[in-house]
Amino acid sequence: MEFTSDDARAHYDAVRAVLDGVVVGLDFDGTLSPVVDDPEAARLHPGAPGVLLELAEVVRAVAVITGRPARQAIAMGDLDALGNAMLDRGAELFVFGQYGNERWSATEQRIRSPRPPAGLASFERELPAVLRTAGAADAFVEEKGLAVAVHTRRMADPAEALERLRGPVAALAERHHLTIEPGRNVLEIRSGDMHKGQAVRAFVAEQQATGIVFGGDDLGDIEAFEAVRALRDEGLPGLVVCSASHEQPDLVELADVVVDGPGGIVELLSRLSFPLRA
Ligand SMILES: O=P(O)(O)OC[C@H]1O[C@H](O[C@H]2O[C@H](CO)[C@@H](O)[C@H](O)[C@H]2O)[C@H](O)[C@@H](O)[C@@H]1O
Repeated sequence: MEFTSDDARAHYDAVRAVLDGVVVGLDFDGTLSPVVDDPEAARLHPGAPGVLLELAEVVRAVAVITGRPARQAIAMGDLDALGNAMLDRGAELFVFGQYGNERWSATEQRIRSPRPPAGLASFERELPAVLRTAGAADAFVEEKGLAVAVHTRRMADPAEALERLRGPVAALAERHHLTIEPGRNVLEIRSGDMHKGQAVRAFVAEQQATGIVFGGDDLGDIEAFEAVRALRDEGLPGLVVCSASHEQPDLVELADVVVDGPGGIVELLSRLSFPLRA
């Protein structure tokens, strides 16, 4: 793990000094789960369950804050069982799905979700024709209930296909008053009403947290990074962690700590909690 500045190390120390009241927010894909070609094949890094259990002994609460539907993240990460085990160790596990639009906790065991945004059904109906016209009929379309993700990772040239699709998909999204969120070989189309920054702020407020750690890897995490930095300006100890990849280098300059993908996240979380557990 690498601190990006002397201030960054001070932020790490400030968070550790108040760890029992700290909340930890973690993105799923690319942060807790290594990126794979098939979105349905994603699973937690093998070290993640163990380190989250360790963390549960020393922090107030942990949230998986993801673009995935909550139901899917819970199933892929076996978060139901993990949440129960974390409760036994003293910390609540939350899942804020679809960029904070959905909410699940280990205590409540149910997902609260809004209705799909107006315009999404029409967008989905018109999308295949737009993909065909753009020569990308083989893009993988993931229907998420509150959003749609168009994936290019399994196409011949994923980066080129993403650029080719960006304009036409954005135009269709705009016609239906939806927002487009680019990510790692993906374009997500959803309502612009919510983002991970709002989810982070709500999490901190409801838990009356004494500090916040957030880890993410992609453009959809930027608002969460910004929220942690803004909260810090307001006096709350905070640490921004980038799960770095060659696919998305832009987040490094916004982070305090840069780690090497999900394996690095596991290592950082273990270090964060270790002397206190001991
Ligand atoms: O907020 P996140 O937890 O990072 O979720 C963002 C999107 O991640 C998923 O796509 C990404 O991961 C896939 C599996 O590793 C990968 O194949 C794809 O290229 C990535 O973009 C997921 O499919 C989306 O629904 C999430 O919103």
